[in-house]
Amino acid sequence: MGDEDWEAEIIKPHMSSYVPVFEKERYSSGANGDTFNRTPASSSEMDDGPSRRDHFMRSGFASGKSLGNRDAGESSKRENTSTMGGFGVGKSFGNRGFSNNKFEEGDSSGFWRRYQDGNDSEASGSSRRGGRGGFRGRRGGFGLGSSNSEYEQDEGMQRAGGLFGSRRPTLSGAGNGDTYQSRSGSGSGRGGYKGLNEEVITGSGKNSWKSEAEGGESGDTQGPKVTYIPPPPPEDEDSIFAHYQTGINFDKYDTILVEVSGHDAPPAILTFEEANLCQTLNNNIAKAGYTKLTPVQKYSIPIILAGRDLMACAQTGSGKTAAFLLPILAHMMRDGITASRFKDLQEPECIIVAPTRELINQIYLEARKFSFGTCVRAVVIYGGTQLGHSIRQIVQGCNILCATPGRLMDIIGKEKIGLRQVKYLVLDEADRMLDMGFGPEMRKLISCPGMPSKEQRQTLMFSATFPEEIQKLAGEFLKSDYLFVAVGQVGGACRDVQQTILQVGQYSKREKLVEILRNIGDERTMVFVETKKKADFIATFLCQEKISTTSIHGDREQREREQALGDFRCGKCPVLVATSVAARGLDIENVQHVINFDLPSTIDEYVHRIGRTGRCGNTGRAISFFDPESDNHLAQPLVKVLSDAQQDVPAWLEEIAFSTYVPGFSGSARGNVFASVDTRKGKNTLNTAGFSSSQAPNPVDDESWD
Ligand SMILES: Nc1ncnc2c1ncn2[C@@H]1O[C@H](COP(=O)(O)OP(=O)(O)OP(=O)(O)O)[C@@H](O)[C@H]1O
Repeated sequence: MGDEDWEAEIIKPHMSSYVPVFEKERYSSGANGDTFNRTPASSSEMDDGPSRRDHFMRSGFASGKSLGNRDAGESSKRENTSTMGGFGVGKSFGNRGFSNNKFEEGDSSGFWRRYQDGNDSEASGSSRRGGRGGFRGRRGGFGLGSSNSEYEQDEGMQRAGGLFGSRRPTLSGAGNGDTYQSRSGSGSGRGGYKGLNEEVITGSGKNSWKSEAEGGESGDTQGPKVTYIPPPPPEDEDSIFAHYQTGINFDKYDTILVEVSGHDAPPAILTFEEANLCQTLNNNIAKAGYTKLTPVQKYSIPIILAGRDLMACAQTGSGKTAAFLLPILAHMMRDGITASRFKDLQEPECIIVAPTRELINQIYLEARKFSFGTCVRAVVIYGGTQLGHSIRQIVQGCNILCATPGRLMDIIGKEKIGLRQVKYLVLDEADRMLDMGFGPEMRKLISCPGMPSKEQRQTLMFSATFPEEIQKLAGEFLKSDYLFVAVGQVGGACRDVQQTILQVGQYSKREKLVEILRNIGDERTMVFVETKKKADFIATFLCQEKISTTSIHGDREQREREQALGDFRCGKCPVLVATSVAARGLDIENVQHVINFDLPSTIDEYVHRIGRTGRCGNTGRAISFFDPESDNHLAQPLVKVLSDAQQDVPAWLEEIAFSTYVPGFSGSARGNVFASVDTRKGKNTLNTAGFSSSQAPNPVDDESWD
């Protein structure tokens, strides 16, 4: 993992009024009349909350895939789904018409070269670790002031103290003359930059469970003050229950094979009625537009209602959030939870953690929706916002605490949250929460004083991917008799996403991107790139090409991240350039395309990224640029993912996959499989030699998550 996690919220100075270059352009260029079209429905959606829109399936996007020999019978769902052989199960691998771009290595405009140069220099260890010199540097001079009120103190200030001690003054970042200059650069703010393999520094000794915030509290008043207070969530019922339509393939979910392993699994339910939920919950489910359970809900809800620990793996966009929220809420209602009152120390019954701020906020909104009209109060806290605001939300009452790990540990360290009453601990994107980045923090969480032991609490883990080695780590958190639910192939891509892999050399990528985006028109598209800097660069470039674009990545202020997401959601900016910070969990209506401008370094990440489209039975399209200079290691797992999802596999990709094939390869520091079954069953037979995110740091992932 790269400089993920804590960095953005710890030492990023507040910068409220900045308008990124590309947005300025958009607003001031007056070019909106031509290719800068805005989606007409968008502004009203923004003003009035998301509207229920017809999900029109564009003709070119019909996947046209046959589900082949999937058995639709309920009875067969408990059979082992081990149908993943070597390459090309049930597929032929002809090259079916994908364009095969040739490299145009010579295509490097001055613009691009300058970027490349900048990129190179940042990649060098010293500049990376030294606080992001180079062209960054707009953030000098930010608030070193201290706060009087404990509630006013921002997390960055507290956490950036002694324990993150390598803060440096503003480095060289004068630069800024370039049009592509990153607004997110961080002269002083990014001192103490956590380099690629640096661990998050945490406390030690007897207070090691406490947050690093404590170090800062003890006197270091250096650092920026995060003052951002996110807007309150909508109060009106229509907005709370706003949802998008399920797609034409929703019913096909029923044909996906499901495997439950572990002892004494309760039987699946087929309808919401069978779950026997209370009337208020049923009303909320109806208002949310849910009429039918998805497979992961059919199996997980009874398991959770039975009090069992669960590790559940189901494809992206298939309703995992409701699969844990509904039974937890049902239990809380059954147990007669009383409205939590204003108290200085709150003791939530449920803690939900997720790796990114936007995702945890989304989960919170779902919790709020399903708990509507009950006395259960959900609260969300995440980094990049004013710590005092988080505390104020909590002290008003908190039954379900949705949190990113960094903010959670800070709040626990401040003794605003007690853990004694925790009955449910949910790790969403659990493989991510347990890997090298967040794993240590999660371990700290479960060993915090007061946290009930795993025997005393119910622990639930959900993800679309679950590498073997992470499953093994999960045992530390789960009771030994936990159940494992696998919907379809663990780690497999959603079949409603039509996947296309194009061979594109790095110097041809921009041109190809523009060509594709021009063909796409106004349809909502997420463009994934590998680094924060590149996200800024590509977003700027697209705006110069008069394609209305915004960006989200870990160097942007939280306010800007939320604004970007809002602009994308409502269609104001139909193109969102993103780093891996947006790869997981985000459920955005009507995302019709995902473009991997850069392929990620792991196949799991690929599966999550393309899962931003094709959600909830809707169809979507993913186009990935495969650069043989850098992506060959992905050829093999890509072939596997494509063939398992019954997608066309380009012949050239197959060739690369075979030429790089390592027989019997079953592991390395990078992990070994992308798709496995319940590891308790012993060595799985489904290995490919793919790479999973697993434990290994991603060598180029410089994203901030938490
Ligand atoms: N039973 C259902 N009926 C209709 N819509 C549903 C149902 N369950 C979930 N949804 C909707 O499907 C969408 C995707 O759900 P959700 O975000 O929970 O997926 P997920 O499996 O967690 O995806 P990811 O792996 O990307 O995190 C959401 O908009 C959600 O409201």
